[in-house]
Amino acid sequence: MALFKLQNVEDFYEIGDVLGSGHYGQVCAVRERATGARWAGKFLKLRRSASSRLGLERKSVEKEVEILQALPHCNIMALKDVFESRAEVVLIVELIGGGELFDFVAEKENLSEGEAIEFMKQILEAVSFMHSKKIAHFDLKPENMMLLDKEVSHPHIKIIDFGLAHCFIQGKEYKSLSGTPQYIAPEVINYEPLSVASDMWFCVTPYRLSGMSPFQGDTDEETLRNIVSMNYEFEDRYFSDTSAVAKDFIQNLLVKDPSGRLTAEECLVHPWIKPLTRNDAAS
Ligand SMILES: COc1cc(-c2ccc3ncc(-c4cccc([C@@H](O)NCCN(C)C)c4)n3n2)ccc1O
Repeated sequence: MALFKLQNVEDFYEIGDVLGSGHYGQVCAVRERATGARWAGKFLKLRRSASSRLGLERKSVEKEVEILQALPHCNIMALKDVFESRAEVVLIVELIGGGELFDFVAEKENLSEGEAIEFMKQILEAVSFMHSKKIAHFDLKPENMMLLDKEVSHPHIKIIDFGLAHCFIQGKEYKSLSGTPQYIAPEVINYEPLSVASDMWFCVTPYRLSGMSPFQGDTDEETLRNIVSMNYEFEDRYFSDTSAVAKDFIQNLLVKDPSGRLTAEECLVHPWIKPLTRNDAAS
């Protein structure tokens, strides 16, 4: 059983504004009393009893902490400290000030292929590292890609929210129905044994960076039906000026059989991401 610090988190960190909240709990800005350094604190309510449905089981928080500790990478949010009390666990993580990639892309008129490639390279580096550790994120989406600083010319991506992540053990099957409808892979919907390949379903760019799903239906049910039946279309208004090499990249990821998809490592050497010559590079 993982041991977290039993001291009061407020003896070490001054709790600031709430930055956001969701299924994952509440995230606040915090200031380290000893150094004045600014961090983010993710506050998770623990389940009070086995019969309660409120709060998280401690073992699921332990799993998230162990996974974050196994993933020191410049494009993955860093974990600094963990405190626990009877009712709560607090993860102290690096503060990410540039907001969500989803909002950054939405605010731009349109993302050039060159900009999409720069973001995808960072995402693929992080995903390739995760997968090399047999860890899958299982909730990759633009909302879980944050930017350290969105004002710079080449924003640095940090992947967050490892609440659904899983570390595979050789020979041990893992199934889950969790995820976000627009982004989950067919094998998740069909409750089939999963693998790190389910993460590669997300990397259908430049579409995904726009937050648009080629499977988008009028309801979640319709979206899920579209995914399992591989019924998708790339609307011209998003896809008409996308290069042939980008479409090839996408076609090699939108494969129903997980074993047929490119791996993150193979994506990093695909001509769209790593052009053979300067002339081949996207604009
Ligand atoms: C440790 O796990 C998480 C950390 C964070 C996190 C880490 C550092 C950090 N710095 C700033 C923020 C931040 C700022 C504004 C809003 C949010 C959050 O509510 N929305 C982020 C994405 N969302 C869809 C999960 C988070 N964060 N959020 C978010 C979700 C997590 O599950």
